[in-house]
Amino acid sequence: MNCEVNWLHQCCLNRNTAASPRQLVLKFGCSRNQRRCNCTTALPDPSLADLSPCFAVVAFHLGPWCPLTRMRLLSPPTLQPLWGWRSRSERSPGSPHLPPLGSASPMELSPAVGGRGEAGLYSTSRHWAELCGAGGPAWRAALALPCLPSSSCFETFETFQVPSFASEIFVSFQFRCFELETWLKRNTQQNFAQPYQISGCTSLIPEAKAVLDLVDTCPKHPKKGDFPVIVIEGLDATGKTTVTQSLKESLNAILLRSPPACISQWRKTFDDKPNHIRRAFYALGNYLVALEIAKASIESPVIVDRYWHSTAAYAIATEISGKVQNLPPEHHEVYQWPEDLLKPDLVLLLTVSPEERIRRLKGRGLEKTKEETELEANSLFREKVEEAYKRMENPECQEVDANPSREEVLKTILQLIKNHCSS
Ligand SMILES: Nc1ncnc2c1ncn2[C@@H]1O[C@H](COP(=O)(O)OP(=O)(O)OP(=O)(O)O)[C@@H](O)[C@H]1O
Ligand SMILES: Nc1ccn([C@@H]2O[C@H](COP(=O)(O)O)[C@@H](O)[C@H]2O)c(=O)n1
Repeated sequence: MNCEVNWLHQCCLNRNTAASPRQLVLKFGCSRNQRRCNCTTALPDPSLADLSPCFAVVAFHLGPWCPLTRMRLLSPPTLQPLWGWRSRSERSPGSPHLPPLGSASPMELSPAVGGRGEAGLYSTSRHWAELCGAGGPAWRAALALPCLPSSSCFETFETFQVPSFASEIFVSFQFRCFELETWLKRNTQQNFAQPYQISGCTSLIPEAKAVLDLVDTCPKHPKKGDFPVIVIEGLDATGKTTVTQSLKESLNAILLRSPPACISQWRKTFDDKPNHIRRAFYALGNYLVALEIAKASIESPVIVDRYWHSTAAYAIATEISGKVQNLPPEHHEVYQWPEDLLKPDLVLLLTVSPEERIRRLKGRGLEKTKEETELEANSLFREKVEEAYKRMENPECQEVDANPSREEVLKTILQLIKNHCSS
């Protein structure tokens, strides 16, 4: 199937942003299998086993080699102190960088409570691995579990006791700590060298089939025509729509956007899915818009509103928790353009000051998406997206100061296009 390339890139992003390749497998295998295999028997509400976008944080009391004895879900206002772990004896024998219970900063918590649950689960699983590695008599730990965002699931969990569920989840966590990859391969026949494929979730997300049917019709490596292809990138409200429209008129160009119109009807559906599925959808959108670019660039210049750099920059910023410094180093594989995706001639990154961006967001007055709300609230996330954009390579993003007036920004961009594409 043609779309496998997409999942390879999807996987590549995850693999490279993870601390080690083994942890990629851990995250990919576990977050899916965990929900479906380990949690279905345990969770009273079967829909909790579905691919749901948010995670709840649960507290565990357990011995190092015995099943869980008790599990309690805390309601959202009390989630904050749970991030981290401590020994029952209140000693802290593990890694010093793990925050003790009660000292988590809101930033570290945001992956777990802010809807970016995949990241929450992943970083917690790393904490867990270190915790088990540290050994010791008895431990209390915090862990993110998939959950529905409705309040009813919190109530359902409040009194939930774990005996039947305990050994299973405990076993899986021990494997996580030690040889999870090997164990999963042996016991589930899963080949983790294979990328995650959206076809695996068509029964859960019927729209996935329609998307895949479209991809099946794609030629594999579409070639660009002779006219220049210019991509406009940037955070929301930096002026992409405004400037792409003006460029279209000034250059008599064809204006395209990623994801393309042919899949935009499913965008809302995938926006509500967990990050890795949502991202897969956008990755796919880039390959579909590449076909449109190939055709259009035979006839006239092409302007593209967002393309691969958007998918990669947002994905990297979502996967990496904490500071901007935690991003993979410059020239890392995650910042490279996918080999099999049609390359544009020029990528321009619009940047505006945070104050100007907020002014524009307010002026625009549209309903905000979940991600836009996150971007507005979380300046660190915004910084990470922008920094990831700036680290992209081959083609790199050329930064454009988009703070000035519409006319001035357009003039600057036209000049850049002239300089870059006139040869
Ligand atoms: N140079 C500019 N100066 C002042 N206002 C601007 C400028 N460019 C765009 N705007 C205004 O800012 C708002 C956001 O612009 P626009 O919709 O073009 O951004 P965008 O990057 O396409 O956003 P999104 O990614 O969320 O679709 C709009 O109200 C637009 O009219
Ligand atoms: N090629 C793309 C395009 C978009 N995204 C994701 O969608 C978000 C918002 O896009 P807007 O068109 O509404 O500005 C964006 O923040 C990305 O998360 C993407 O991943 N790849």
